[in-house]
Amino acid sequence: MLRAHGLACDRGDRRLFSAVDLSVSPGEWLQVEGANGAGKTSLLRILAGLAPVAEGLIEWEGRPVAEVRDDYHARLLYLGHAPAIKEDLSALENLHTTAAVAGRPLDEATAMAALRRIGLKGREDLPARVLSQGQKRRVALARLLCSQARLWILDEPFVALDVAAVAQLCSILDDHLSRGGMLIFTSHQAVQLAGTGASLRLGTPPAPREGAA
Ligand SMILES: Nc1ncnc2c1ncn2[C@@H]1O[C@H](COP(=O)(O)OP(=O)(O)OP(=O)(O)O)[C@@H](O)[C@H]1O
Repeated sequence: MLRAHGLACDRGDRRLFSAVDLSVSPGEWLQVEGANGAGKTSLLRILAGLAPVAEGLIEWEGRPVAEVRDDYHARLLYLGHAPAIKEDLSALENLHTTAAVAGRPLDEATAMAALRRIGLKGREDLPARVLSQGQKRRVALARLLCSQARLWILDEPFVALDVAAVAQLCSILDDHLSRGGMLIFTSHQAVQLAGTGASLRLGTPPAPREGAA
């Protein structure tokens, strides 16, 4: 379980948000919402350990993240809003490179199956620079299918995806949740996911929301 209390974030000379509380348990999702500039990316980067927090405490499995940093990072997958893929490498090579950097071996069959499920069948060996924006997003999202991480933190995962890819991604997220995974994501669009969900709106007090069936 991930739990955060009293989070505050400063950017430049501004306090972006304060007193943010959240929690996500196995099988649950949290959608972070808010206007452009409200601090959604900043919050996700803080939760992923990529940006400093001004105030507050983040706990993983009941212990401060600072005390269990290695375990937390081993169980976390963060995807930023940019695809973060290498243009000169193929989709397949990108998956292998990301896995190697993370120190998690990836077999060929798993990588190929991930690219096919995400709709890149026949595009596996093309250099990423010739892929469309949506296809590049799919390469990044294929990492989800190669991951054993329990907590997924995804910044705008639906951006640039067509209708079919949105449905594929929802199915991947539902599978993750049904296996007891946890999900925190940002999106400007309404998303229907399985399991129990909540929304956290930055700029206004958090509003509980029933999970979609
Ligand atoms: N290093 C920085 N220095 C100064 N201001 C920053 C810095 N990083 C981010 N900001 C500002 O913090 C605010 C929040 O940015 P953030 O990317 O978290 O917003 P967001 O809610 O994700 O926005 P969007 O919906 O547009 O993606 C913005 O006004 C941004 O310009």
